[in-house]
Amino acid sequence: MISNNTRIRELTTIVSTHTQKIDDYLLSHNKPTPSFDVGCPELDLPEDLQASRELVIDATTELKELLQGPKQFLLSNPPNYFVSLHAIYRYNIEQTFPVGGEATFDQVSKVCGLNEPDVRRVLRHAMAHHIFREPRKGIVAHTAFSQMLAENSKMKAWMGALADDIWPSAVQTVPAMIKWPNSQEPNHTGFSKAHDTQDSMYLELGKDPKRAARFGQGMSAFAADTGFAPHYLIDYELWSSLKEGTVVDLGGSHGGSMIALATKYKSLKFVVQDLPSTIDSRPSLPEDLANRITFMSHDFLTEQPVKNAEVYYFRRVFHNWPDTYCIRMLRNLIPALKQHARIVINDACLPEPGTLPLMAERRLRALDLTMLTIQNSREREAHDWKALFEQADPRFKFQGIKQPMGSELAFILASWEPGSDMGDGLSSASLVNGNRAPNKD
Ligand SMILES: C[S@@+](CC[C@H](N)C(=O)[O-])C[C@H]1O[C@@H](n2cnc3c(N)ncnc32)[C@H](O)[C@@H]1O
Repeated sequence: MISNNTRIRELTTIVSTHTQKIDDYLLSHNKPTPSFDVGCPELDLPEDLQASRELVIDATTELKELLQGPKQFLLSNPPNYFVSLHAIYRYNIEQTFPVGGEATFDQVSKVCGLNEPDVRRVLRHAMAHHIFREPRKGIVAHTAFSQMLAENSKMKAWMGALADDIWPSAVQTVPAMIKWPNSQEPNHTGFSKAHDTQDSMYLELGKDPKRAARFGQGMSAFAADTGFAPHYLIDYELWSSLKEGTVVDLGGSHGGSMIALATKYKSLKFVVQDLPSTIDSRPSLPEDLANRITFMSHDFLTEQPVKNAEVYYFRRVFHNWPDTYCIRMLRNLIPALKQHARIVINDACLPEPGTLPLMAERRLRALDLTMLTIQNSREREAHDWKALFEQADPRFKFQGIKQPMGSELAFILASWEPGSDMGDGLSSASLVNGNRAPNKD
């Protein structure tokens, strides 16, 4: 007999149970229910309901794909999803009429300079994904999604970096694999092929200050996102154990992480290092922070100039680089390191395959491929992180990995212990893993 408890029923139960929890919370707290309407805020849920939200998103995705079946699923992945977003970005279509207002396709065309038929087809494609809407035939209005592009400059910058810098590179990833088989060079990539350069992505971006600034601004859009929220960094216990001293943030972009730390840890000093083009395009700081945060152009593939800091911190940097370069970055620290100096790598730590909820697994696997596309680099598992320190120098003592609940990034810690053996952080220290998201059911 066929069981009544089929997977699709299980999934609908998950959807119904957890949607109800979210709905009850919103109703009882007088918060708006999610909608595509202009003005609808981002869903702001407490942590347990964030877990419910992930469960619903995972279950609805799996349900949809089960009901599609293999043929429809494989045929339903359009290769041109990004064309409409790219056109909206390039022609600033979201700025052609005010949020809350309306315009005809022709009016949009006249303001943005793209011909009317193309405006119409681009926007109708976007509308099918809730970006803009057509309240009456021929009339365009904003939705909450297009409003985000119109009003959030960081999101707009990220769309630009994705559309101009990363998307064409993704298309060239496999041709790059074929051209440079097994290469560990960051300039043998889909990016370098797509953009016809001999340089790696960050060097190439650095040649154009506006492009570098856009990438930096786009990166900072992630800072506010839940899995990258600054509180994970601020709450990392290492900081409160430091009474004074300096924290150096390598590849720190415009200093978002150090600004977050400096606001809470007032006895510490901070140095943000990055390539000149990024440092030069940083926004200015309020005086109280400017006294304690210094910006410095420094290439982390060369020797570290700031000596005797307490902590050398790398956030979302190592995943950009192949192993040989990561080892070089660690070795470049050595002349600056005092005894017990800490090295903190704040990056994803890949869990065992198939152990994460669906969307979290997809996000990480997509990020891993993006790293391949842009820098020939990769996301790493716990043993890969330990091996990097071992290969760099036996005087790095690996202290373990901490994965805060809900965070996309883990804290990978080592200290500098000249004269001591390699640590065994993987077995003895806390590898608190698997906490980033709820289980599948
Ligand atoms: C993925 S972003 C991460 C930025 C920042 N740490 C964060 O978490 O938002 C990588 C950063 O590394 C910087 N970078 C790339 N190559 C570098 C180099 N050779 N020396 C210093 N910084 C570099 C880039 O400019 C960029 O700001």
